[in-house]
Amino acid sequence: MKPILQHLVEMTGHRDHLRLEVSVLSTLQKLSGIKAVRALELFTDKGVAHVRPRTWVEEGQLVSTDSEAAADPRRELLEQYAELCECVKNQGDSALAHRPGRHTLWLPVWMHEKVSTCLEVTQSRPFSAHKLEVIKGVFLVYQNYQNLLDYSERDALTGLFNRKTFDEQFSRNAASGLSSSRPQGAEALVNEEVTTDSEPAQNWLAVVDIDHFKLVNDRFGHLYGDEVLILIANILRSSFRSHDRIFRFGGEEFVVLLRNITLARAHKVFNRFRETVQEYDFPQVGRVTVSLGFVGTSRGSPVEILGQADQALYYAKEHGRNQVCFYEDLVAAGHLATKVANDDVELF
Ligand SMILES: Nc1nc2c(ncn2[C@@H]2O[C@H](COP(=O)(O)OP(=O)(O)OP(=O)(O)O)[C@@H](O)[C@H]2O)c(=O)[nH]1
Repeated sequence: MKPILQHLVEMTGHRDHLRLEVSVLSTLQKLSGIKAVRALELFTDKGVAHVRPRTWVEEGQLVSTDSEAAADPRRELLEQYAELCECVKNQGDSALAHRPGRHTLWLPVWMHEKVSTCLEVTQSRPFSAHKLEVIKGVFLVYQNYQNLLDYSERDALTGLFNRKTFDEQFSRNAASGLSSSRPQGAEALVNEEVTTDSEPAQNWLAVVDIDHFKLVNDRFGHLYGDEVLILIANILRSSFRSHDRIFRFGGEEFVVLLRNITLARAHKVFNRFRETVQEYDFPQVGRVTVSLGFVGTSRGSPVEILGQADQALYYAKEHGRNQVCFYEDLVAAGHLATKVANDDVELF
């Protein structure tokens, strides 16, 4: 076995949450006497706390899923994990369960007083004090590193993912034909997207821009402008599912990556978000609206996809604002010309 320090070095070499998760589990799995390791995802569905395995060992290999948690058939109620449930309620840092021949340790990963991930380590004998100390040491390095990674990926004002994260995730995933961050190399990833509609589901990229935001700053000052940005970020967070991705792209511009839904639903979801903003009473400022342009992500390079969503957004801006425009509709109607790809342009 490699010295534990070597594992820690490898673990902290990752710049991706899921790979880091796989790496910490692989480190823990190699400790003597460990029977099983898993990373559990904790989430609420209709107000009820659930848990589902996100990374686990299958035929000796660590595999992960990035499917939507709420639709995962492996999901269970958190209350079925009595000790873990109690620990989460008390914001505890670990929980132990002893069953005949099966001793389980849970280590919730706390971030900003919230927990969405928990490591689970199982062995047949009770954990010795020394073993617990080693596991918790590895876990703390992992948790600190997860927090650092998270901090570097986010925009300080809104807490959304920043432009750098978009560039890294979107260009990488588009290059590999995939749609979200996932580990590569020896570890496999189980992809279990399902759709019940007859129309094919796919991924969509939208660029969202606040209308006349300069006026908000000019009339009410930058502090109120900042508050509008924070509140719109909150509306964005509550308008999309947990496995969609939202980025603050620049000043008053946001990007949404909507995963695995039909065109009709994408229209619906984007318009619902636009209407929520339109109806929101922003303190002091009153009413604010947003424009949105979107396009499918299955064709074209990241630069082209982003450019097309931008073209649709600017069409929305030039034709009345406070609306959602779909790039392909605009092209089909002759409102936009498709741009010839310019491979020399490198935005990422
Ligand atoms: N308060 C605040 N304002 C910002 C921030 N980043 C960019 N802005 C402002 O956002 C405004 C963007 O204005 P414009 O690009 O002219 O567009 P607009 O007024 O929104 O008009 P349209 O997009 O055409 O509807 C500028 O006034 C920027 O100063 C920020 O972090 N906080």
